[in-house]
Amino acid sequence: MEEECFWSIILIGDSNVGKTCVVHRFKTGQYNEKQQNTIGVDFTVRSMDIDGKRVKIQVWDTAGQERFRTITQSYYRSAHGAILAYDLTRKSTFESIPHWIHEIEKYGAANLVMMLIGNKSDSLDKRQVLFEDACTLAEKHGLLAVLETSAKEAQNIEEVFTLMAKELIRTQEAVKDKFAPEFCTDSSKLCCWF
Ligand SMILES: Nc1nc2c(ncn2[C@@H]2O[C@H](COP(=O)(O)OP(=O)(O)OP(=O)(O)O)[C@@H](O)[C@H]2O)c(=O)[nH]1
Repeated sequence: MEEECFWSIILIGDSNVGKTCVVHRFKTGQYNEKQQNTIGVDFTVRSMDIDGKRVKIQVWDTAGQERFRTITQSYYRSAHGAILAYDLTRKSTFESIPHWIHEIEKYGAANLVMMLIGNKSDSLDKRQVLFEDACTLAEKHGLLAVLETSAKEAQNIEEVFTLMAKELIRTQEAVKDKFAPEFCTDSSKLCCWF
């Protein structure tokens, strides 16, 4: 296995869309119908093997509640990727996505990779957001991808993080090609040498 690389991914979106459950499923493989809302930001770390490379993913699970906005904004700058989450059974959470994109554009790094997830795909009978509408929005804003997920039924959770990690590796290699060999010689966060 090649050298370990470290990426920070921030998870944002309205309260109760299921961000914590998605992260918990990713970390433990379990579904925990949790009761409490996130306060500020929670950290989770997991290693993944991507195409023969060892990748360490740190996920920052942020509070969706408005009152924590200033705390969560302070984490945007050092994230390499952002997963924007809505609840596909609650349209208002999808309508908030342009606001979350704006936040990332305002406070995040310029080359940050963004993707969209519509969580709770186990409840399609209550669907309020069409997948096509999510794709249109994602294309308009130049997001990497849209995936419908279910933390409850473990649908597409692994795929979300794998896709994000692959894109981060790809963009890093593009940067490396541009600036190698001097550019990637220290242990700065943006940089990891395979
Ligand atoms: N049906 C269904 N319910 C889910 C799923 N994921 C989460 N939930 C439920 O949605 C509710 C909110 O989940 P959380 O993970 O706490 O939501 P959050 O986005 O982290 O909320 P904040 O911490 O306030 O930002 C809980 O009652 C979960 O059980 C899912 O995939 N399917």
